[in-house]
Amino acid sequence: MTRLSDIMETQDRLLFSKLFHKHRQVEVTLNRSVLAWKETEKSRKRSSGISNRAETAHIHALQVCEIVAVHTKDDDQDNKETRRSRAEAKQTSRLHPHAFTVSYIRRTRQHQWCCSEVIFHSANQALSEQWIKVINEQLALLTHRPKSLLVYINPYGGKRRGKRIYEQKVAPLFGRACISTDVIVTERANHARDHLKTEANLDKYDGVVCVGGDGMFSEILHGLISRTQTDNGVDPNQPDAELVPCSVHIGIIPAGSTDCICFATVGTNDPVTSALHIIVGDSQPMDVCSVHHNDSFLRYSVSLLGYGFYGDVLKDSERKRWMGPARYDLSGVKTFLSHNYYEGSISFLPAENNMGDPRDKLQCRSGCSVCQHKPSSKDTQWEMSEEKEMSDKVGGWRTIRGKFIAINAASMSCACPRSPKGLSPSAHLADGTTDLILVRKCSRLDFLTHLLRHTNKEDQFDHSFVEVHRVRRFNFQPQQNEMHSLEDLTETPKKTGFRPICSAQTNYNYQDSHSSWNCDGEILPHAAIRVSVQPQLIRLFARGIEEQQQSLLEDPCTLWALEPNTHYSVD
Ligand SMILES: Nc1ncnc2c1ncn2[C@@H]1O[C@H](COP(=O)(O)OP(=O)(O)OP(=O)(O)O)[C@@H](O)[C@H]1O
Ligand SMILES: CCCCCCCCCCCCC/C=C/[C@@H](O)[C@H](CO)NC(=O)CCCCC
Ligand SMILES: [Ca+2]
Repeated sequence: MTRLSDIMETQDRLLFSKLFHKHRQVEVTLNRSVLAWKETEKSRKRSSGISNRAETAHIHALQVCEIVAVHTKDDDQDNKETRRSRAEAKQTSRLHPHAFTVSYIRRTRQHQWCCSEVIFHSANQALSEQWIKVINEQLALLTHRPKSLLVYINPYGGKRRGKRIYEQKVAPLFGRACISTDVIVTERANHARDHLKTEANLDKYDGVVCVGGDGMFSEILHGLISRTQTDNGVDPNQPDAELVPCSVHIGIIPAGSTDCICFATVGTNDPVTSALHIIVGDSQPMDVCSVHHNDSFLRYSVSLLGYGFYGDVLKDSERKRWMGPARYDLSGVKTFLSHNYYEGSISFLPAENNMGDPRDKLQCRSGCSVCQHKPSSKDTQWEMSEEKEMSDKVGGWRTIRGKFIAINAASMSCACPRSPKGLSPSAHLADGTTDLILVRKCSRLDFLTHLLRHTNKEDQFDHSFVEVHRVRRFNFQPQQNEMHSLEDLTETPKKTGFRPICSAQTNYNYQDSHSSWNCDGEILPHAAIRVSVQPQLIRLFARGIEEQQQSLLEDPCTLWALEPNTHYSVD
């Protein structure tokens, strides 16, 4: 642990100078990890003389890894300052005309970041230039920061604001951080996926940025994974193939309808926050589920695989795309009122006991210890041997048959503005498991209570008709039509809602007895699927949701008041 008061004095300083900040003289120190400053004794005495009040010395400190950029001060900033305190600013600029600006990350509220600036003035041009040079040298040592990005913008996602969001909020920040970009505004669905699969020269880039929603992210995910497997000679059609992790990071600028992947990995859906996570080169590994039907690959999923309720909501909402994000509310109500249930059989391989439990209330947060746990060779051998047996009786596989309103596999919490704690609040981003939630047939009122608990503090799993398992793999088989007896057929319409009951009873067909899988917002063409979690297959420019730090919210820069003989610490 570093003592902050030492930072001003220790020998590991790279630079120390007396400069001017906000018309006061300050001592500024830079070491490898912190840029800190405090008002000089002389200046403090002068200002307390003017205000007739004793002032406390404050140390302001910025972590070097949270500095976005350093530049010579430009005229625009001069104007901002002039508006605030015209006379003082003029005087400072006249006496100390050589100024530089440090842009840095400031935490505002609820995981939101913004880019703030602190300006230092000097009378000495060479000194000001030296500060810029030395800070830039330190930033250059942060080699995980991206220098070149390939950006895909979906102009039609969410409220169709993707292009404007990128141009107005994100591009200026990338420019300030000297990141070069190639921007592609997509012209059709799957444009980004196909470009990544075959054309893009990925050697040129440190990352790919997706401006859009979960559907657009899914395109980028498929393009990158598919390209990586092709380049490494892996056949994705084999359900047991071990996929090769992608080396290129993905950044998400939220501009869709749900944006649950951004929300669950950053804690907020804010384009500026996401841009700053990209700039500092954050890295968050993420699990990916591969979904197969028999021996053919269907799709990848990182958030929700939902059969029954969420499949039906999505299917209905696709016809209402023109409505934008509101389509989910309308289809949600309609599907809820239909109150359908579906029969089927689900078998799954539970995760080992040391992988936590979906109800343990241990939420996945930045630096999560559960996600850092690598399966030991013993765990792996266990899993392999169980896998080969594939039996209901022997080994770890379990099978549950029944009538379900919803079957959901949440590989991450799936938190989003509609449900801030998500479908499975304790699911982990990168633990190699998915939380399988089975909601059995129940009354409308019970199901409504369950749904409402996604939006409040109550436990949505605390119902007799809900069970949840943390699993590494699962298979689903819908009830086969031909297996129904005549008696079953009169029961199987599964429509207890507003569709005419007689038509459901007399025209029993595949559509009525089967739902569809919602795979991260895309409909799968088959109901019978095999799902396998591929641990940490991709990396995002994110760090997981940070625990809130109250002290960081109080001042633009991290700030400590120095009491005599007291040491203050940075963790
Ligand atoms: N130029 C384009 N024209 C039409 N469709 C596109 C284009 N570019 C991408 N798409 C498709 O648009 C679909 C929806 O996009 P996106 O995910 O950005 O927004 P959304 O559906 O509103 O948000 P969310 O997925 O978060 O609910 C994606 O499946 C993507 O394949
Ligand atoms: C009557 C009050 C009921 C309130 C219930 C709120 C429950 C909300 C849970 C939300 C879970 C979202 C899971 C995310 C899924 C995404 O991969 C997918 C693509 O964006 N979105 C949807 O399928 C869109 C799914 C939208 C569902 C409404
Ligand atoms: Ca997971």
